[in-house]
Amino acid sequence: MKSRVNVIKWPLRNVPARRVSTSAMRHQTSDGGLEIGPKSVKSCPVQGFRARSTHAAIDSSLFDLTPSIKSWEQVPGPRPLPFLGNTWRFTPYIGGYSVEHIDKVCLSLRAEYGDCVKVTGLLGRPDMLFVFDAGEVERVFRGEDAAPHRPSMPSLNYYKHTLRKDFFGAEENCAGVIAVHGESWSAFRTKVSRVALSAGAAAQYTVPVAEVADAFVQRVRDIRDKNLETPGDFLNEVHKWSLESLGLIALDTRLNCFDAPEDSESMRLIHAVQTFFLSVGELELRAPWWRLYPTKMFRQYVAALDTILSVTLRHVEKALKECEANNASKSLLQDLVTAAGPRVAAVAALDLFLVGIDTTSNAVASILYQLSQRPEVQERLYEEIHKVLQDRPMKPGDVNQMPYLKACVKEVMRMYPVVIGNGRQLTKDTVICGYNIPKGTQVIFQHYVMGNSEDYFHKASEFRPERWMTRSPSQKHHAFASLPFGYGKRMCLGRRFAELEIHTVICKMVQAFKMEYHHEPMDYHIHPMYTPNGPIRIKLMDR
Ligand code: HEM
Repeated sequence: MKSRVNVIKWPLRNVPARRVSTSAMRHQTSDGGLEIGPKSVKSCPVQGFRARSTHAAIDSSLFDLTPSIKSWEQVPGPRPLPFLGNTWRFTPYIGGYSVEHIDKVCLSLRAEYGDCVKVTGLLGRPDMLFVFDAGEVERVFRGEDAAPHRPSMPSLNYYKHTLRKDFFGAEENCAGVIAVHGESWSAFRTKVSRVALSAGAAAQYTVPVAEVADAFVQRVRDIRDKNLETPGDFLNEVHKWSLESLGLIALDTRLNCFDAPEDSESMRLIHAVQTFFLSVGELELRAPWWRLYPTKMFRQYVAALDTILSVTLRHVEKALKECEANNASKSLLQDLVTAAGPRVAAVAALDLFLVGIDTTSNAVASILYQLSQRPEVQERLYEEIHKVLQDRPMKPGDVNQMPYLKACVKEVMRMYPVVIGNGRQLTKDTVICGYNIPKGTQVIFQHYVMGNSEDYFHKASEFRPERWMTRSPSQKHHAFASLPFGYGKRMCLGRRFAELEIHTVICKMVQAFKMEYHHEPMDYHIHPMYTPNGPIRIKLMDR
């Protein structure tokens, strides 16, 4: 099995025009369904409509509610200019919108236009629809078809399907899940989900993940400055922790990120992952010049992906040999090799690497930053952790005895979700918020805005972990207003691993230190995760 790393072609690509289609829409009630009888709920061929009827033969033309379905043209939103569309709004100084502050753009879009806002005329991108209504999010998610399409990473799409198609396309349905859609995504996801989402897949890593968290605690203890504060590049240290943890899970190996020799394979991988993250944000969020010619950044990006892929392949070969020698698998990677074959295992490991590192590290950095400003929350956490662990090492199931720890993590993810919205590219015309939204539109379910809205969370601007622990139905919030890991068939494949890593490292940090923050409050920005903007300088006092 060899990766082909040197054949790079640079076709000039045209930006495809989005097809705008409409279809006749007929019946709807205020909640998006048609109720013409008691009890049984039948799905209607047009997504977003339900016929509640025991009389299937009722002539629906009797209920012609056409006026209640508004057209795409009627969806409110900022007006595009001739030729410039809405792209000009992202021009620095004059435009008013900024990619780094899409969070604020979304807040103001909702304030100005309501729960459903379209932004059209974006150079190189399909039209977008922002949805801020949790009921609609639920309805659309629940009605998703078998292979939902998530608009993601066009540059990775190009890497997998054009530059390295010899590798990713060599076997049917073996391109992975990231930047892959339709039947190919569905077949691959089914093979990997069976293993990655099985009960116990994450739990088997409790002990080694805790060892990595211990190493991280020791590392931050060692690199504190004379004021006991974390250094300016603390986030980079958190990235290393995340990479070390994921190396364990996805590659079945300790990479020794905290002290790998400069000429080691681990260090090559660390540099490649860093290059990937530095470039992916720029390539995805800025004007896509790489589509026209191979910019320096794009070439570095491709080289980084090639390195990650070749290292991944080496580890898969090792796992394959171990499986053959022992006749049994003892890790996620070996399970994947056994269940789905070495190529699927390699591509899956690559995908986990591409999306599983900076999501988790930015979430942890954000949680630590938030906790460092709340000593009373830390004390309650410390007591809960101490009650469960009594100074013994962690074992599977411990975190289930720590509801406050879980609630704190959920609360930070509600207020500051690292991925601020869940995207879908509609695979068919769909009614959303009473408008007919055409196939091909990119819909963003904006859970950052909903999570911070009084409409969905009482005292939304306050940090209240207890809200996640209540059993009282009257205090429960809408389940679709905060979905930091997405939802449904395409929801985060690594959620269980991410939660294990996050809970473990936060647990260890709270056990080890009292944390304080003595600098100016930081704003959050998109980089490309939603993360505090500035050096995270936390004072860590040994307990
Ligand atoms: C705090 C950490 C994380 C957050 C907030 C997060 C969030 C997300 C979100 C929002 C999605 C899209 C879901 C959707 O479209 O419905 C996603 C997809 C995905 N995530 Fe995560 N993620 C995290 C960590 C991880 C980790 C650690 C891994 C790997 C071990 C991982 C692997 C994946 C994969 C493979 C997908 C694509 C699934 C597919 O398209 O079928 N994620 N994640």
